[in-house]
Amino acid sequence: MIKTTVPISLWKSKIKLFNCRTQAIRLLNSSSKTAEDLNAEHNLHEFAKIAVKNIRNFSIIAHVDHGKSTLADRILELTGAISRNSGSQVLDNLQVERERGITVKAQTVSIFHKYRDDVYLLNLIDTPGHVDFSNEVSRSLAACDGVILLVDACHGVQAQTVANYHLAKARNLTVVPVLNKIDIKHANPAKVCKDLKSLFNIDPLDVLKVSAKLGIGVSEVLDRVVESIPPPQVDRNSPFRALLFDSWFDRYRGALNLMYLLNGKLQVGEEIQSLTTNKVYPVKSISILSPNEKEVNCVSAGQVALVACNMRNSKESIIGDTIHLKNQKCSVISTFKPQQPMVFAGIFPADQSKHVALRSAIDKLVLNDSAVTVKPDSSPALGQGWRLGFLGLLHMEVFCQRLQQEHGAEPIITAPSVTYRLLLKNPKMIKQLGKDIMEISNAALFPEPFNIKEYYEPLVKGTIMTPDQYLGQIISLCVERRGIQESSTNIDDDRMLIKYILPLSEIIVDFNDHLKSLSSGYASFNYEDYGYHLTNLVRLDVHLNGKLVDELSRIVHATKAKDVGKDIVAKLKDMIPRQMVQIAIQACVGSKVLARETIKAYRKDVTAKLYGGDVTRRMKLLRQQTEGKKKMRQIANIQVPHETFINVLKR
Ligand SMILES: Nc1nc2c(ncn2[C@@H]2O[C@H](COP(=O)(O)OP(=O)(O)OP(=O)(O)O)[C@@H](O)[C@H]2O)c(=O)[nH]1
Repeated sequence: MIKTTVPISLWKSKIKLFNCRTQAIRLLNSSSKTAEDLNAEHNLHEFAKIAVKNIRNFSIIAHVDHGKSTLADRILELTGAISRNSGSQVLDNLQVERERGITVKAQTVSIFHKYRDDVYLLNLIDTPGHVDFSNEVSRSLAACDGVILLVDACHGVQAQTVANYHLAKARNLTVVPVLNKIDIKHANPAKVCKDLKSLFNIDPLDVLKVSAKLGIGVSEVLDRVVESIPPPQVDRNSPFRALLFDSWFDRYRGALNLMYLLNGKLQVGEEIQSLTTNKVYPVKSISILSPNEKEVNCVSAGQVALVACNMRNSKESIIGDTIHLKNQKCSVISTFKPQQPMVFAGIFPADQSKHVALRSAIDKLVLNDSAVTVKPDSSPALGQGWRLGFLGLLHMEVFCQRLQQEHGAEPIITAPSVTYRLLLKNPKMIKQLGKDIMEISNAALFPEPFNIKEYYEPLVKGTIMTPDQYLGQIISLCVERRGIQESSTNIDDDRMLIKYILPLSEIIVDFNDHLKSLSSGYASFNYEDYGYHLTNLVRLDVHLNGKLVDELSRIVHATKAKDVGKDIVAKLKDMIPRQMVQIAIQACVGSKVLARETIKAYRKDVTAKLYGGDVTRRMKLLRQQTEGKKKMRQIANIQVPHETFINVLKR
């Protein structure tokens, strides 16, 4: 059975426990066993005794689609953790991952590999490639001593290859460089090796060449992992201390926590304590993932284990927390820095009666996706809901898709926005707020301009890698998005690496799509936070027959107000039905009108199709028309259907 966020039933786990114990009866005899035997028959009672020198903890990191999950599959097959016909992408087990063909969650698997008559425990973490999930990569690297840096031999080094390489180097991890897809005709390993040398100073002789699809060269990769990645630097003689680096929700067992043990050992029945919350929990079960859960009684420093201990939610199971034995205080494990959310969106139940169910669904999913932040929010049009922070638009889309697929929730999601900062000058407001900086992402709360001294918006440093021939169009795109070029470097004869400082609000929605389409998919983009910088913002309002509609306001850069205004009024013209009165739709900044559309008046004669005839039928149709009007919102003398707000707010 594959590790899954979908709860397993109790009877299944009992059968699994029985199977594990049966396997455990047989002792490991490494010299005569095949890889399959090693994984199937490894004595789980002896698991904690595996020597530290025989453990390797590593991740596979790469740009999107360079073949991480395919290589992980081949490694699992080669080591016998799965059979050869298990199907593809065993570790991409979420429905959203299979549908989109991308990894969104890092997955850990413990496997055994025989190398020179010795057996090694390899803890492998398959990570996502997309920039929106880089939190998963940095979280995973905290439990590793090395990485396989995988590069597609056709497309070469891409933006996320560079970003991930630097993440690994920043943690002092050993890098095993591997070129993938060498089976493809136009693969150019020599050129990619040259790029690796010029960008990262990697010796071409150290680069392994594989085809993950065909399984060529995979065993050499495992041998290299054992040879060059050091065993974990841990201490088994001191009291238990572990890093909690992943968790997910199981309906029967609550939060399941993936822990990397740095000190001592942990046994079922012991009591553990969170260094952050100080709460104490009994250890109910310990498993390893290979990739199915296999229960063990004890684990030791250097190993990765899944611990069930009656934690209930993300407030208890905190990613990055240090866990220790009850009442045995220890120091914090210096860990990864959680990433700050970049994109915010309102999430509201389609029907307020579903509020509690949606809250519980969000809680469970946040447990599995710690990068998402949640704050209560309310909107006059959509009622009570939450403002969620994501690392990017794809992250937001995947989260919403998972809410629907894994928890059956179908919320309304508002258009994504970023958080701006306003330096206030009104002493009354400053006193009320307790500080002179106001953070704002909801336009309805935007203060009048005379209260504001300065505006700040979040910027990012974007790295773009592109073949020379698309450079002109890419520069135009960046300029149109208010970008400022920082540098441009030749990587080789026909590829460039350019760096741009760009406003986050300009890239969150469709920048990557535009970049891909104008470069026929060859350019790649990665970005990192560049802090807040001075800007010029306005609140763009929408008026219907002169009356301000709060829910439709938004914060935009002063130079973009006119274009955005035109877009909103055109959308509203299509959405609001014609009525008895003429409707003027205006997009304004203060009292200045930037765009206007008019919907002409008419009375819809709902009785037109009745030629004379029965008066009661005529009355019935008119009554139905009146009922329909009640469902609309009255603004000035205009009836606006409720869905209009949702559709304009929605992406
Ligand atoms: N020809 C060929 N195709 C490969 C090879 N390895 C992977 N692929 C294909 O490349 C595509 C992407 O592979 P994945 O393993 O999903 O890539 P990934 O890096 O895990 O993708 P993300 O997790 O979304 O970043 C799939 O269609 C694979 O079949 C290879 O060695 N040769």
